Amino acid sequence: MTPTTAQPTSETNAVQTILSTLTDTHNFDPTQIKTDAESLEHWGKDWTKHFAPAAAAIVFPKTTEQVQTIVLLANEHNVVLTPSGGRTGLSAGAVAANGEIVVSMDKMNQIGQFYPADRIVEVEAGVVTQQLQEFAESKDLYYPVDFASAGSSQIGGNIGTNAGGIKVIRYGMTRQWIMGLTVVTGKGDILHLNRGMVKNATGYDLRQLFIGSEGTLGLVTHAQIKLERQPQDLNVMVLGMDSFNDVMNVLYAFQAQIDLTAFEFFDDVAIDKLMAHGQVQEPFESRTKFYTLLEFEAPYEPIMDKAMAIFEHCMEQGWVVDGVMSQNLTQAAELWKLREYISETISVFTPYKNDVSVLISHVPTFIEEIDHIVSSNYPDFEVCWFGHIGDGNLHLNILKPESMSKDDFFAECQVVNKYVFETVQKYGGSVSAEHGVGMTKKPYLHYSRSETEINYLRDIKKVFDPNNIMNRGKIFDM
Ligand SMILES: O=C(O)CC[C@@H](O)C(=O)O
Ligand SMILES: [Zn+2]
Repeated sequence: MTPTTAQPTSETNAVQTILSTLTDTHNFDPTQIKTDAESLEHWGKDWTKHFAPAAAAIVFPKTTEQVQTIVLLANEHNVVLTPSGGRTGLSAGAVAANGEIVVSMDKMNQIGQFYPADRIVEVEAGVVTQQLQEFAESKDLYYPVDFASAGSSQIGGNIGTNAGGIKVIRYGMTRQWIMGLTVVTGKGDILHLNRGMVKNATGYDLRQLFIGSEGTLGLVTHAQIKLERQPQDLNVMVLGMDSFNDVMNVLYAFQAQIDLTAFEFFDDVAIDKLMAHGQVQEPFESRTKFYTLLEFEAPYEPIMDKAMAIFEHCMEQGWVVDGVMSQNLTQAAELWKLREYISETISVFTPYKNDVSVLISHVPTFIEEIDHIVSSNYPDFEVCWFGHIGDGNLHLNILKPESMSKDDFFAECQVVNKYVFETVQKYGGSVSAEHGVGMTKKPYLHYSRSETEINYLRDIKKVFDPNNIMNRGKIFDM
């Protein structure tokens, strides 16, 4: 645990000057600034458990112009800003650990104009993912980026991390759905990027730079989001297998013939913890080593016939030991809980998290090597595997033994990181597939990005944020 650092007086003074300028000169009302201990703790951190929050203040702008005012003052007084959305991130991208002013988008949560012919809706950055999903539904449309934290994550944060989730295999990451952005750069300029257009061949697309930049270039205040037609007649299957190779065989078999909307996997440790938690039902009478959850649209009889034929083929081959299929949407939702509840269920074990990806073609050998590293280095730790295997994205969670201190546990896990990330590097993979870099993966960025490439990233940051006031210390150090 990083200790809370006391603020040097000059920094404290600078923060105080900014706060009083916001109220005295720029009409920020009392609800727009918080400095009480409880708020500093609440808005100063995300779901990451490694760092202690130490924010200096929280501000809640209501407009893009107010965000601009905050950024200009932060530049003038050399105070660092930490952008804050729903704070559901797992890489400490939204943790204010060094006396930063947190800029929360909680008061910019309105859904704006809807353009039916374009299937685009304008939203403020603080709109919650589920709020957007429900809006889309009210227009008989669909916002397909989905994950367990959709009830609290905000669109601005999703954009900052290019969030993925459980439907990427079919619909891609957040990037695919962002048609335009309004941003305030670290310099304090307001930019309207792409403005919703499908076709716009006018040079560099700066919108793409802001997506996934974790608030290090500026703050996103508005976004134009594309919506999709609603999926029809979704069916969910949960299948049990005894080996990882069988998981892959089943993926190839289904993908060859059916457009899957999800292909997720988890292991027996995950099932064990889920059952102990008691919120979901055991899918089969006997446990298997691995489970996959796959989902597909079947609006026509022949698709369902095809799915059943593939399932039977997988059983005949001995790849699948047991299986269950939803008969209606309620059952489908119940089956989804088996996958969606894992992260929260295991959070009580203070897991050490990895979120890695490689090409799907490399997954079988990659996982074999990682499994070897993990079982030889962590003989006494419980290891839980799950993830978006259809995207080549694996979540590897090492669970802390109850008797061990958090510091000792994380220190021990960090020793093994080297071997895990060397393997990721060997396969040309990513040390952070969908959770971002933040502070937790910053020391390991060079396993996925060359030093030359990181220097280009630094140069880009200098253009947008010359004084390094935007989310300083996240992704890389300057
Ligand atoms: O907790 C994790 O490691 C992953 C969280 C999330 O990305 C998921 O896929 O459930
Ligand atoms: Zn995930």
